[in-house]
Amino acid sequence: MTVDSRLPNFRALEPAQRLNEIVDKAGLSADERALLAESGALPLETANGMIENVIGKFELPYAVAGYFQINGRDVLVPMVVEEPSVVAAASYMAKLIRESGGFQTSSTGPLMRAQVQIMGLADPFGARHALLNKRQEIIDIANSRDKVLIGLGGGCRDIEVHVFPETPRGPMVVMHLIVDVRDAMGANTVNTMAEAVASRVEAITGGKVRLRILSNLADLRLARARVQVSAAQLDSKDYSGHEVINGIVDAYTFAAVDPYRAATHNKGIMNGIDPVIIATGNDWRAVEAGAHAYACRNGSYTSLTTWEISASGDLVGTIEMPMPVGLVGGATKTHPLARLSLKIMQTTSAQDLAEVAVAVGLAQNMGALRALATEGIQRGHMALHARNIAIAAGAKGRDIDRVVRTMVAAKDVRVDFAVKILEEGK
Ligand SMILES: CC(C)(COP(=O)([O-])OP(=O)([O-])OC[C@H]1O[C@@H](n2cnc3c(N)ncnc32)[C@H](O)[C@@H]1OP(=O)([O-])[O-])[C@@H](O)C(=O)NCCC(=O)NCCSC(=O)C[C@@](C)(O)CC(=O)[O-]
Ligand SMILES: NC(=O)C1=CN([C@@H]2O[C@H](COP(=O)(O)OP(=O)(O)OC[C@H]3O[C@@H](n4cnc5c(N)ncnc54)[C@H](OP(=O)(O)O)[C@@H]3O)[C@@H](O)[C@H]2O)C=CC1
Repeated sequence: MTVDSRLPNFRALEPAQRLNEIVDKAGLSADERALLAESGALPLETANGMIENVIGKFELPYAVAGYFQINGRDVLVPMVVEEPSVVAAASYMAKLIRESGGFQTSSTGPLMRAQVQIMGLADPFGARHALLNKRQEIIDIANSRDKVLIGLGGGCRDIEVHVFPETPRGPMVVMHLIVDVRDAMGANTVNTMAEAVASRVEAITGGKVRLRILSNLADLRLARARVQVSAAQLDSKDYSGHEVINGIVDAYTFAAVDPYRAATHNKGIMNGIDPVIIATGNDWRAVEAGAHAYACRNGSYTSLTTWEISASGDLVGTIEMPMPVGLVGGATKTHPLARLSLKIMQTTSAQDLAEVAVAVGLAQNMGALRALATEGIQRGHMALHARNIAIAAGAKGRDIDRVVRTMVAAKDVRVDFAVKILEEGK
């Protein structure tokens, strides 16, 4: 089914009307509509089976970002997030980007690393060679533990052996299992394999195996997105497209050279990515850990995106980062809304989901840099945040809009001011 991801006037609708539009566009059933319409999509019994000591459920807003076109395919993007202006900015940039050809994405295969730590070795380099000599045997032991994955075309592909000759605890050898986890995030899968090979690794090396756990620096499982936007597309009444492009590239350069700025820049990227990860029931801590570790892979923490000016004067943006996400495993099949999110996105593989996630991250970064390099973040962000502030100050019903209008007009979005406006209106 082909989807039209454009959502003109969507913001002016009531939530139920927006839902009807998504139901029509994504071809959802009446039952699926009901899951999104009512609270209680996650039954308490299911929640109780997911984590420990459950006493209830915690809800977050579920939104859909529009206008995304990825490799020529329109994609409606579910986003679960508490922060205002994130969904608006992603949609806005996707709208501009689609006029310039949309997002081009690609990804590596779904390869994860598991680490096996070996201590108590006098000859770490000799141990490395001993392990590499037994490479196929180790791979076979790992693969004997997951017939389902092997049947799906995945499995342990290779080993690497890293030597740390001097540590405060003596020499340390770390063997990596490189595992194709197909459509799973793969943590449990690779952990099982790492534990399975441990005793053989001890026998081969004569050392003592300690940790057997995946690495969240999933640098063999990368997703990438690229956009090219013309200056004409970025023209506005206050700023020329040329100025906007130069402002974005200066903003990127700041993040590229200064870790203090890079942390905020990358937070802006994760503003787009985390909501997609959460909406699909994936492990956002794993994605966050991988993102920030990858951002300092060359020794200094830096930007996950690049922004340049092409020979023809267009803005060219790219992102490349680890994206360990799955369509099976973890909570992806347990949480009913996670499955529904995949249906709305029409995502059929973990790689496809990974590519959508980084495309949203790139759009989000562009939205923040565009605002920061021109009018500043406060106008767009605070205007949308004003609703939160009005509600926090105690406004209800029609008072919310009145308080928001007054705060935005006064360019003063603060709880104490909101309280004052409320009291004056009584
Ligand atoms: C907020 C905007 C988009 C307003 O921008 P605007 O120029 O007022 O937008 P517009 O009214 O011209 O609308 C353009 C499009 O934006 C979308 N849009 C616009 N408003 C809405 C809305 N209410 N609800 C839903 N969608 C909205 C919508 O797609 C719309 O097109 P339409 O569909 O209407 O034809 C802009 O100011 C912006 O992009 N700002 C950046 C916001 C941002 O980055 N927020 C993240 C939070 S701040 C942060 O945490 C990260 C940061 C900034 O520190 C990262 C960093 O430092 O790098
Ligand atoms: N550091 C970290 O990030 C850690 C994260 N975690 C958690 O691990 C969970 C994710 O682990 P994960 O291994 O993905 O989950 P699961 O173990 O739940 O699921 C993976 C398993 O699903 C089966 N499977 C069925 N269909 C497929 C398919 N198409 N592709 C791949 N596998 C398939 C496979 O075999 P089979 O049926 O035989 O199981 C596979 O081993 C998350 O909840 C995460 O939070 C856990 C530990 C550490």
